[in-house]
Amino acid sequence: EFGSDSIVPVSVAAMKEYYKQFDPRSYLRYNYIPPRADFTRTDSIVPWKLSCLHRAFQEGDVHGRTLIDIGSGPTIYQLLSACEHFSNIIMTDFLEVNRQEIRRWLHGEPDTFDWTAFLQHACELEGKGCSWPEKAKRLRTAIHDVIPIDVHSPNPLHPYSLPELADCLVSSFCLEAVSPDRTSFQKALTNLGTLLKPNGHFLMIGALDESYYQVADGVHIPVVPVDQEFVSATLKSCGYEICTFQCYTLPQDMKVGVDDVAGIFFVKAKKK
Ligand SMILES: Nc1ncnc2c1ncn2[C@@H]1O[C@@H](CSCCNC[C@@H]2Cc3ccc([N+](=O)[O-])cc3CN2)[C@@H](O)[C@H]1O
Repeated sequence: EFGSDSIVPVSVAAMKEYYKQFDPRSYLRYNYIPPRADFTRTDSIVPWKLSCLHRAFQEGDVHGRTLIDIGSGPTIYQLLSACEHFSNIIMTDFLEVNRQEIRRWLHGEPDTFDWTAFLQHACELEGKGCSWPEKAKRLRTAIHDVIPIDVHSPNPLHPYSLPELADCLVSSFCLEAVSPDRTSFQKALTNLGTLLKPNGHFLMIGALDESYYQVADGVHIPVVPVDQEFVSATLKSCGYEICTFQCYTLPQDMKVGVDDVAGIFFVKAKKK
């Protein structure tokens, strides 16, 4: 007997049905304002994520021309460090509403989400005295495309054909939130591997032990709970070596009722 709010996804098709209810503005409101995005707190989630990404690129071994952001959603923060090291960034998402949200920000349209504090924080991390408008301009210049993706397809970007494989993949909170089970998570990771050059890097951020999240008022999407052991083992079984694996445990006041996330992981992996 399942609890009233437990959700039992049965297939990839069922997950795609759930995503028809995804509301970008609600999603941004739930996850990208304080306390989860509070730059005055060292224990807030977004500053932790931005510092992981900053460090990953600062090590100097992640570089090249093409970077693909997998399942971008309606957010751009995940590329604030990447845009200093890659000139050809391709953003992707399953939903047109999310691709549209990103395009509106890229075109500087009014009434888009305010990423200023995120841009300012990234400039502070880099310590090169750049201003947030300069950072925004650099990010907009590096993002060359916003295209559809389905990680459950053996050819995830079909019908778009990549002129060259990516030197780096970035993905934030996608695989665990779009896969009905762990087998499907692993298969999606295998599909994504076809987009990445050998010796290319995969920088993944994800939720630990999450079983659902809210995408609009009263609409919950199921998530396959994953932990460090499963994510590491799956990356290794897909031909990656783990360079870095970092975990963040949510303080009680970061649990704001929009999901049951226990922690966040950041993994930097290299494709053999
Ligand atoms: N088949 C598919 N292939 C590729 N992308 C797909 C597919 N289906 C849906 N998508 C696309 O992937 C989705 C990515 S957003 C998924 C949200 N993940 C869970 C959410 C995130 C989050 C954020 C921040 C924090 N925090 O603590 O700060 C916690 C959490 C935990 N809850 C969405 O853009 C959808 O449009």
